Amino acid sequence: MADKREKLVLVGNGMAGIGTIEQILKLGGTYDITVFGSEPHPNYNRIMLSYVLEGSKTVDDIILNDLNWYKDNNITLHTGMTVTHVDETHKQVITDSGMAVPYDKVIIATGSNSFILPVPGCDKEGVVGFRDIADCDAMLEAAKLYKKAAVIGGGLLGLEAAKGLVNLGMDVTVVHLMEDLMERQLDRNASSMLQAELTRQGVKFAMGKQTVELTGTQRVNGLLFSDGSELEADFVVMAVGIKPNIAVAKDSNITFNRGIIVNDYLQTSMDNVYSVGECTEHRGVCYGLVAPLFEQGMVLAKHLCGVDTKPYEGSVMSTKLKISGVDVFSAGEFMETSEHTVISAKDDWKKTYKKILLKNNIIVGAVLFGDVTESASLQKLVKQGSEMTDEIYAEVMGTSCSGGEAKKGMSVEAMSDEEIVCGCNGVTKKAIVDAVTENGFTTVDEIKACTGATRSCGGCKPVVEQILQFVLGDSFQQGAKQGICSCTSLSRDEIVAEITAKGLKTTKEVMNVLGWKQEEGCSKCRPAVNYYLGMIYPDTYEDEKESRFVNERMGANIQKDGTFTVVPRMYGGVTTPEDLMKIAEVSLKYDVKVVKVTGGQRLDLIGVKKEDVPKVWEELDMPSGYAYAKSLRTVKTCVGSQFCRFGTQDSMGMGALMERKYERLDFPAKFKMAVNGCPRNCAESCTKDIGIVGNDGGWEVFIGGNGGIKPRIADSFCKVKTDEELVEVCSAVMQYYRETGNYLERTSEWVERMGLESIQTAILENEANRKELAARIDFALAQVTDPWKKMLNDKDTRTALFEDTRV
Ligand SMILES: Cc1cc2nc3c(=O)[nH]c(=O)nc-3n(C[C@H](O)[C@H](O)[C@H](O)COP(=O)(O)OP(=O)(O)OC[C@H]3O[C@@H](n4cnc5c(N)ncnc54)[C@H](O)[C@@H]3O)c2cc1C
Ligand SMILES: NC(=O)c1ccc[n+]([C@@H]2O[C@H](COP(=O)([O-])OP(=O)(O)OC[C@H]3O[C@@H](n4cnc5c(N)ncnc54)[C@H](O)[C@@H]3O)[C@@H](O)[C@H]2O)c1
Ligand code: SF4
Ligand code: FES
Repeated sequence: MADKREKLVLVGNGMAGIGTIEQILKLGGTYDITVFGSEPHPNYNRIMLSYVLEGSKTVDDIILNDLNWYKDNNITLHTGMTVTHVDETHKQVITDSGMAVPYDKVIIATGSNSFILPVPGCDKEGVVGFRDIADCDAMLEAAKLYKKAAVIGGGLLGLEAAKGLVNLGMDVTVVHLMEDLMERQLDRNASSMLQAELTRQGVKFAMGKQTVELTGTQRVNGLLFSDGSELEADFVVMAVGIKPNIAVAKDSNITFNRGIIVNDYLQTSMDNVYSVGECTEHRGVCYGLVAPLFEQGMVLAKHLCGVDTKPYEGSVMSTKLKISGVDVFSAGEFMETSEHTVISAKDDWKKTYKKILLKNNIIVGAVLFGDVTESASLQKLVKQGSEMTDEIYAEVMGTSCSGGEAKKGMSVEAMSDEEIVCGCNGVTKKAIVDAVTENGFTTVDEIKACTGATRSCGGCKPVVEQILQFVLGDSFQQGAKQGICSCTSLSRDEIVAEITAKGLKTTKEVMNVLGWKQEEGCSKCRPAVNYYLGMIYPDTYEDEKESRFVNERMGANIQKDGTFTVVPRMYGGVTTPEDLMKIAEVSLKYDVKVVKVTGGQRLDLIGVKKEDVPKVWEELDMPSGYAYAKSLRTVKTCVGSQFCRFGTQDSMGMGALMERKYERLDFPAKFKMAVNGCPRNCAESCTKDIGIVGNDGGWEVFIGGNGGIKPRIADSFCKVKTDEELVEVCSAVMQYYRETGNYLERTSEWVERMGLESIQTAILENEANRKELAARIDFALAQVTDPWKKMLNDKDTRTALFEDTRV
């Protein structure tokens, strides 16, 4: 029987288009849907590219609808295919490959392109925009090869790109045309506070500069400015705004201006052709943020499903910069004129700034810097066009003493069901209320897992909490503890306490007895519970390999081409000519692609074929360096008193001793150490979990350092006189971290959470406790064995993991 369903073709596989399709599916729309996307990926969260660049998310993490979603919903998806035009006469959508697909309705959601400044040299190698996964990959690759980056444009995108590149180790200068950063969202006060904070975080600025040329031969090597000055740069990111992508409209004879012109029901000038998203111009406005796009999508979905809907009347824009440690928020109007009444508070000591603009006593805009706790409330007030009252003033300016009574006009009760709470993910109040009432969810994490709200910038978290409070009443505790994942509402401390109190012995038992919502747990809780059990029962717990991350299961790091790395131990960074010869011979025999000296002073044999990994270990006959494990990685040492004329302590000897003593034991996260012979600190103790620095009278111990994505300089913990005292203090710190650290929490975060002083009190001021901790780690260390020795003698595991090429 012929399919009677109407044919709906979506041009553009981005957040606005797929957001609309999701709404249509929710409303029970019965279209036969075909989607075209120029990019080779399924729909992903473009917003989160800033986090991919920063390193805190992977491309897989940001996929919103995987290929199964399209299949499950009977949607035909054509990725890597660009639509050229809509043929109204034959009612067909035509692609660049010549495909013609019939339609009854079309949605054009082609988004924007990066605006590339048309200056000489803009097409040189090393010049990119920042818009999609391909751009992000180019930036990640460039950071490995080049050092000096220039980001042109000091708007939201430019600043997020700049911070991402700084995190990747580049020397980054933001080149901005105006005197104030983010001048489209912030006033001068907030801009200058923002610039000061970003400067502190390592970003450089060239303000008031107009780029007239990008210099270099084939590859860019610098920027020339209109005032004649220059800036050296071997990589340039253009972040000077976006251009709505109107190519399809242009070639189909659909009316456009800056964007594709639509009416209040998102209809274009061509019958049955609609447009949503950044490519659209509505009442003269083209939007560049996701919240308005979801609002448009909601109206269009209802219209296409024949559901009664209010027209789309435009959106109030609000923004939040997604850079950790920089809290900036802006909503609605932000520059005062003679028409505004201004409420403001600036605190130069706390480095906070708050400004609220009123027009005829209506709240029309707000800017926050440093403390954005009121951002969600202010966003709501601006959006609703609320009148300022004494109560609202007291609440948002922090002078309220009425215990929350004041929040009248700000209550979530007043929100309509269809109002979008999470602009980044298009989640309505109703979706959150349903998740609470239908699924029994009670925490923000559960709401996040179920609806996606709070998943991106996090700005909506306070409103989600208010909704939880509104629906759950007394049973919701503000700031209530969050479970370690959405499988449980138990915190790490509660799980550890229950394991001990109830004598639970396996992950399965923990999950059964403690009432996990998902019987098998998830990839977040399984490795965590496996670690806690091993920490509590070091002598009897049978490690559950299947609960570990893949690299730990394999005992080797898998690389992007499917090969592995082999990293033998070099205790304290010291090796011998004999070991080097062995490494050379094995590397040649097994065709190792690269032998790399690592930052941890050892050799990384990169590119070993999977089936060769056990043979390489067998022939090296060296202990594994645990480069893949949540365990002690390396102890970096300087030359020290054995050879260095400044050395006061034997750093190489102490480093080797430490590495031999603590190797192979599980920690909550990877653990790095350094030992220096004198305060010149050549082995960089300040960025290690434990850094040790020799001095004339003994040693100084530093803890909580980190040189990775979130760098932190280690805190001075104590000074000791003898080697024995040093070992005892290090043992106690490590065991205390093992016993109190959250799984995957580095010591840099642990020290911040626990407080340096409380760790000092527990270890330095309580000798009995220190000695007990040291004894407990010694007991745990006595149980560890060499996993590779075991693996090589276990033929079945070896074959299953490495030698069965079908795996
Ligand atoms: C790094 C970054 C961070 C951001 N952060 C935030 C943020 O924190 N908050 C916020 O609100 N917004 C943010 N944005 C903006 C936000 O991502 C966009 O507003 C949103 O993604 C636009 O959605 P869209 O679907 O309209 O367009 P797009 O996401 O651009 O999707 C359009 C898709 O259509 C495809 N396409 C184009 N032409 C054709 C054609 N002819 N045929 C087939 N396919 C075609 C494109 O390849 C693209 O995949 C950010 C943007 C970037 C780049
Ligand atoms: N956190 C967020 O909400 C977020 C993050 C990233 C991107 N985005 C969105 O992505 C889009 C693109 O962001 P954007 O920052 O490129 O756009 P933008 O238009 O907001 O900012 C561009 C900036 O570049 C500056 N500029 C223009 N010409 C210049 C020149 N010749 N030299 C130096 N500076 C110049 C402008 O003064 C402006 O501040 C926007 O719609 C933005 O809202 C949002
Ligand atoms: S830290 Fe001191 S002892 Fe060690 S190599 Fe440097 S100068 Fe020499
Ligand atoms: S508004 Fe950004 S995550 Fe919800």
